[in-house]
Amino acid sequence: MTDTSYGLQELNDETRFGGEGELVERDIPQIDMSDYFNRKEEITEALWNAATEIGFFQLYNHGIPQDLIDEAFWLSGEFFDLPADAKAQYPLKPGTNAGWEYMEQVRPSTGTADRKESYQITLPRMSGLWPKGAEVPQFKEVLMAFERHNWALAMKVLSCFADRLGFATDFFTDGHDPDTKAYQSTLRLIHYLGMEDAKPADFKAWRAGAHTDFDCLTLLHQKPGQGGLQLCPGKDAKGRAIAWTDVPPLAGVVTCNIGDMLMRWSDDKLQSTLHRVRMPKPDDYLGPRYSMAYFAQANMDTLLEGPEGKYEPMTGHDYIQMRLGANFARQ
Ligand SMILES: O=C(O)CCC(=O)C(=O)O
Ligand SMILES: [Fe+2]
Repeated sequence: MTDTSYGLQELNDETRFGGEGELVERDIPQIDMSDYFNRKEEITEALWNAATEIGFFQLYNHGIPQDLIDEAFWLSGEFFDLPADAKAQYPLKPGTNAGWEYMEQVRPSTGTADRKESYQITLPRMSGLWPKGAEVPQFKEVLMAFERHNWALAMKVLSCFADRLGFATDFFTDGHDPDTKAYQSTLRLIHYLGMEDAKPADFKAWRAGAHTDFDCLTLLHQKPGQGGLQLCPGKDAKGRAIAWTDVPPLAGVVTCNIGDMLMRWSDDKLQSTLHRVRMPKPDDYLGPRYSMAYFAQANMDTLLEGPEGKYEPMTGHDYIQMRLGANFARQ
């Protein structure tokens, strides 16, 4: 997968980051979101520093009820436990970010499929894709509520960036309006395959190969004890020595990172950061790994135009289609 016809620097970079690299410890800022409206200036300062430097941060007191997170994880497990032919009733339609796929995402960095399956929810595109109530009771209701909580938290974070970029406070909220058919933010449930019976060669693969996200902002829910996520900030990634840092799957935090869409939209002020999910080592927990990621991606008809006009304006639709084309095998 070294097709460079997409013409984007970020894609060309991805093809170079398949190796193991070095490990280094770095501080991943932890940011308190409590009392948001009164503390917004202080929160904005902390978010801005994190997003312009390492591009990753962990939010606590974030307002998404822990019970809802637990329930969403439980339903995700129930769904992935269904037999393959049941899940195959809800196939990912290429280019839509909606439905189920099994080992179809090929990363330009590795050229091989991630060892995972995923089920993606992009609300306007879910016709025929929700599992039947008898298969996973309450799935649709709970995950729709969870999706909306993630949207609300993402909009709080993006509003802080809007303030600093000189946009109106609701600028990004308007650009991610969830009540229109043009909404294309995605909740992705992910199941990385257990490695208990894997062959030695399988351990050489990646659970998720090195990549940057396409979106504006990713909110990632991890399970304590199910680590493996590693990041590599851009300023290191441009050089030869690539040093990676473990992102701990702490209880009670939502791990966030900036994606390429917001990097472009902010005239490169906010940093989209390379990350990956490594395989467990032989002494690590070898069981399956579950995570849930909400990708805030500007609506299809939103024009991405930076405050200083560094890049040609482009719609959210054109941007996402360009990036999806490079990542899914069946495209
Ligand atoms: O599962 C994780 O911890 C990270 C997933 C991820 O980076 C992605 O799906 O873009
Ligand atoms: Fe990612």
